[in-house]
Amino acid sequence: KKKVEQTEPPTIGLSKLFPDGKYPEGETQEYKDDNAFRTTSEEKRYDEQMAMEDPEVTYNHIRRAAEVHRQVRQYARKFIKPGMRMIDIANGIEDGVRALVEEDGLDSGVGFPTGLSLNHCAAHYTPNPGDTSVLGEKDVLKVDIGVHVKGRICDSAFTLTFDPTYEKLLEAVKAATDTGVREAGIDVRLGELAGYIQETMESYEVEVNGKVLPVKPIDNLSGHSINLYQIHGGKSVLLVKNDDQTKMEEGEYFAIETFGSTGRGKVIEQGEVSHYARRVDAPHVPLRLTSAKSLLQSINKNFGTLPWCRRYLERAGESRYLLALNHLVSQGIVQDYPPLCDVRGSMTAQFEHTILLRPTRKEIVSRGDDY
Ligand SMILES: O=S(=O)(c1cccs1)N(Cc1ccc(F)cc1)Cc1ncn[nH]1
Ligand SMILES: [Mn+2]
Ligand SMILES: [Mn+2]
Ligand SMILES: [Mn+2]
Repeated sequence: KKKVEQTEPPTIGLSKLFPDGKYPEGETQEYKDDNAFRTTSEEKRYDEQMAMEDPEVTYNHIRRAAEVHRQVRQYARKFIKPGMRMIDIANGIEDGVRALVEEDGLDSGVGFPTGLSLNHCAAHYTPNPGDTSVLGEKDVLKVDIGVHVKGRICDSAFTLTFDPTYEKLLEAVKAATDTGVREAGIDVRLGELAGYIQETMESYEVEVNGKVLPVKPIDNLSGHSINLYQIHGGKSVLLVKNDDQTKMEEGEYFAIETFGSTGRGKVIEQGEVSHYARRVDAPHVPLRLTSAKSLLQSINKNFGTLPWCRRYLERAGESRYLLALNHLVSQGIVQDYPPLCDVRGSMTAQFEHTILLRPTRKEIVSRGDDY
C-alpha cells in the first residue's frame, strides 16, 4: 500500500498517516540523581505498563496532539511572511490543526486560541474579528499553538523573526526553555527549577543598534501544569528564583515555557481581550440576562473549560455577544486573559514545550527537529 504523504498546506487527518493508531514517542530523558533508580525499577515499569494497557490509552492521545502540532508548525514556519494579515495567519494555522486532528466536538480540536503576540507583547494576543493588522518585517512574533486529543492538551510555542537583530534574544530563551526541560523532574521543587531557568536566561545579552541589552526573564509569566481539558493545572513554574517548595509529581503534565525581554522583564495587561475560558470552579449564579444565559450554553457546548477567543464564538454562530460576554466575566463565570505586554519598544521572545513526568522517564512530547 502506497505511503500517504501530508499535503502543503496540511489537510490530511493523522489517522490516515498513522493507520495503526500509534503515534511517535517524543524525546525522552532519564531522571537525574536521586530519581535515576526510576529508569530500571521494576515497580515503576509496572506502573507504566498498567497505564498503557493498549496503545490508544493515556500517552497516545497527547502524542497524537503533538504530531499534529509538529506538522502544523512546520507549515507555519514556512508560510508566515511579513505583509500577511494576522487574521489570515491565525486561520491558516487553525485550519491545519482542525484538519490534521480531525476536529470532533469536544473530543479533539484546537486546544486554545492561536497566540500571535508581537514585539513587546509576550502572550495572549490573537486577532479579534475585524482586526486588519499586518505582520511587519521587523516584528518578533510568538506563535503559541494548542492542540488537544480527548482533553490532553499539547501547549507548545516558538518565536519567529524575519531579520537577524534579535537572534541572541531568541537563543537565550530557547536555551532557558531547554534548561527548564532538562532540570524538570519528579520531586523537583518549582522554586529551584525557576532559579536554573533564570541563570541561563541572564547569561545572555543582545546588541541592538550598538547598545548592549541584558536579556531579562519576564518575572510575572510562568510555565504551568496541565490537566484534562484544563490548560492551567494549578502549579506554576516561574522564571526567577523563588522559595516555592512545591514539587513536580509523577504522572503530571507540564508546559515548560520561558519568556525573555529587552524591556523591564515584567508584563502588564494591555489592549483588547481576545482570550477567554469558562472557569473550572465557575459559581452557579442565577443569570438575569437572557443573552448571557444562552451565550453560556453555547460556551459550555462548544468549549467546556478549554480556552477560546471571539473568533471562535463567531465560528460557532454567535453574534452581538459582547454585552453578554462582559456580563459572564463580571460574574466570575468566564475568565478573561488580556494580552500581556512589556514596555513599548522592548522585544520579547518565547519557547515552550509540553513534557510528561512518566514513572520511568521524562518525555518531551512536543519536541521536533525545529526546537
Ligand atoms: O499565562 S497563563 O494563563 C498561565 C501561566 C501560569 C499559570 S496560568 N497560560 C494559560 C493559558 C491561558 C489562556 C489560554 F488561552 C492559553 C493558555 C499560559 C499559556 N498561555 C499560552 N500558552 N500558555
Ligand atoms: Mn499564558
Ligand atoms: Mn502556550
Ligand atoms: Mn503554556
